[in-house]
Amino acid sequence: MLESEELSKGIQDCVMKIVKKREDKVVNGEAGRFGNDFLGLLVNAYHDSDENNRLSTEDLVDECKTFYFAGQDTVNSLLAWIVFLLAIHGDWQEKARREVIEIFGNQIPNSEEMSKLKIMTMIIYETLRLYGPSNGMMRRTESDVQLGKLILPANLDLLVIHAAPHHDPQLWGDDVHLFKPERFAEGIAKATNYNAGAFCPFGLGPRNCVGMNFATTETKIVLSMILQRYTISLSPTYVHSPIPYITVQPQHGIQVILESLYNDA
Ligand code: HEM
Repeated sequence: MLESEELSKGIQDCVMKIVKKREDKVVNGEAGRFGNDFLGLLVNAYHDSDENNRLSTEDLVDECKTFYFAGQDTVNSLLAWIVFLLAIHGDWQEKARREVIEIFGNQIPNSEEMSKLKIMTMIIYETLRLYGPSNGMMRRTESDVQLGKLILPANLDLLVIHAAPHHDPQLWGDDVHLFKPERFAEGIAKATNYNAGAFCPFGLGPRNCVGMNFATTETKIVLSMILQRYTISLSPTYVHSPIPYITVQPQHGIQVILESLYNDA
């Protein structure tokens, strides 16, 4: 067996073990249904009584792989770059912490008040612009199309790199490479001068990211909880080297120093 086949089988076994745990709960009478979270819905479809609607094992595993990858690596990467940027921009770290404490105090963030996090939203957008986790969008031309001066033939595979619009000084100004969350103070539309293509970290069109709201909410919760507890500064061992490795990753990791805001912790 090829190594790639072995790896693929390993991943399939790992996913099916998790699925089996869900199934066992129903078989053993510990739960009445497979659950109404995303995995539960997939397992339900896997057991659909109508054969035509039933999800195959391959599709079940593929869906789990997609959501694990799409949901895990992207948010990890975004959080890592935000922590890095706040570590070197202490003023924004302080502003974000003040906002979090004002809204949530020391309580666990709740969804009702999440929309009040204006400063944090600006920081998230600016990090997505500078170090958005996704490298680009894949597209295929269905027919011949003209793109600016280029004529693209039909059936051409394209990778539209996000860094092109996100780092374009014509769209963002000469300070395009600087971390300036204030660009987004009045929202995305104003920041981009109503040009939807200028900022598209979650893609564009009918197949854009389905996890966008989930990802931003998750990021806000985690970041709020870090800021409620620690100050962040950059370790002298850090070496800056972002590389596109499926997501945009820090090649040597991001080493930061966390100091508790409370003496007793
Ligand atoms: C910061 C976090 C994330 C970023 C930057 C991101 C970015 C993207 C991008 C650029 C696309 C392609 C869109 C297009 O081609 O127009 C995409 C698709 C997708 N994302 Fe995300 N994503 C993130 C988080 C998530 C999360 C948390 C989930 C799931 C829980 C998720 C699930 C998906 C799925 C399933 C697709 C494919 C949608 C389709 O083809 O219809 N993503 N994402």
